[in-house]
Amino acid sequence: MLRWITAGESHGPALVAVLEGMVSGVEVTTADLTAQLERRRLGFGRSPRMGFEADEVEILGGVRHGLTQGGPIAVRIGNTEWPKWQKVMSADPVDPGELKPTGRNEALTRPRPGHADLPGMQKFGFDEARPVLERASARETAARTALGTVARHFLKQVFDVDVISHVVSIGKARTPDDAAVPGPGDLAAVDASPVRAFDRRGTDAMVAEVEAVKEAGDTVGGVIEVIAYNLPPGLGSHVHWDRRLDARLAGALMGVQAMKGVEIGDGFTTAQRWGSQAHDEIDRGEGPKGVTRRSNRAGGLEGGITNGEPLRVRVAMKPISTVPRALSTIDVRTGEPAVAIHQRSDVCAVPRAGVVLESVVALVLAEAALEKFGGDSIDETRRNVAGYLAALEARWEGR
Ligand SMILES: Cc1cc2nc3c(=O)[nH]c(=O)nc-3n(C[C@H](O)[C@H](O)[C@H](O)COP(=O)(O)O)c2cc1C
Ligand SMILES: C=C(O[C@@H]1CC(C(=O)O)=C[C@@H](OP(=O)(O)O)[C@H]1O)C(=O)O
Repeated sequence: MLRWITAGESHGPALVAVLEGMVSGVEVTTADLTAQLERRRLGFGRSPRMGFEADEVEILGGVRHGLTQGGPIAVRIGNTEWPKWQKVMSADPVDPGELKPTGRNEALTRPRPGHADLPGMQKFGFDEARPVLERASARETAARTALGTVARHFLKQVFDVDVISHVVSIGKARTPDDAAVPGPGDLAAVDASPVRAFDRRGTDAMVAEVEAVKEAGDTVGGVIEVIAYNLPPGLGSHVHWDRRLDARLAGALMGVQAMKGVEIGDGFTTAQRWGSQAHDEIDRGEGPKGVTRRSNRAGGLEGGITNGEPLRVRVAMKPISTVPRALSTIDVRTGEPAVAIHQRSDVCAVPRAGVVLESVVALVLAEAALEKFGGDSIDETRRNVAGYLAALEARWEGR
């Protein structure tokens, strides 16, 4: 069983994250984690905070001399903004005289429509949104990105799996239908686009959209596609709803802040097609799989099980709810109409959210791979994979 958990607030001293159940012998370093966290900061439309805050990564346990040890892997990501927030976010009581009600200390009583502010205050019994937004904030995704890096390395080192993502659309600006899809080695090319779109025409349209939105004092969402290449057939299971890989991916992806829809393969488009145009016809082929497919509309999953085709998942992200042209709300102190809190925020976080989604997909796939193949060391997992693939191939002998 692979488990992951994160803790920490957006403006606290640090985020911490633990990954439990990873095999020994996976090569991973602090620099690898830092590289992924830097990718998460990419992207046109990000908040000013992305510019002045650095992610200070420290591996606290579970890795020695660049190799996982089989024990829980603990990571700390320091918030370099902490000194400015130390009093406001102190874990211990602070003299009220030191907390003048201005700026950072101001009581956030005008909840933002679309953020977690109001339901969080109601549920946890707070009079203001600070304690809610601190944990709801997508700052937390830095922690999942760090853990996802370990999962990504495991998948690469066992199966040569590449997990990549690209932005399909921002607002109504989208990648043209005839655009090429990035292949396993195209992540650097995607990252080079300011909006992480693989197609030049899509990039230009999306950059223009973000500029227009910013000019209007508004925010915008979009659609991101995550693709995993080189997965073996057989991850996940049809036998029970909570073993289905499609269900587990959808749950984990919807667990990322601001994600409002998940589509496996051609998803909603498939719902408009007739059956003869919806499925991926099978031919006899070479290798352990023994088959090829004429298309991949299913996105590499049938019956909640990987079928050996590239895994393809699309995720819809809503617009950022901290809208500069602040939205109408009420002040919960008085019940009177008010404009919602706004200090600073991302205009569009779609490009960098792709890096988070890749990490979440990597974690779910690593979990499913460990379930199927087990092992306590990476070598043991590899032996188990080799045995399974050999058995799969042997079934085709003489046919
Ligand atoms: C990478 C990323 C960056 C985000 N940046 C912001 C932001 O700057 N301002 C904001 O209000 N929401 C931002 N969000 C979205 C909020 O965290 C999210 O809307 C909020 O936690 C409520 O959760 P829900 O949208 O899933 O209902 C961001 C989300 C992601 C994934
Ligand atoms: C800090 C990060 O994202 C933050 C996510 C976020 C939100 O409400 O989700 C709001 C913004 O923070 P602040 O309100 O301090 O400007 C983003 O910058 C990060 O991704 O590292």
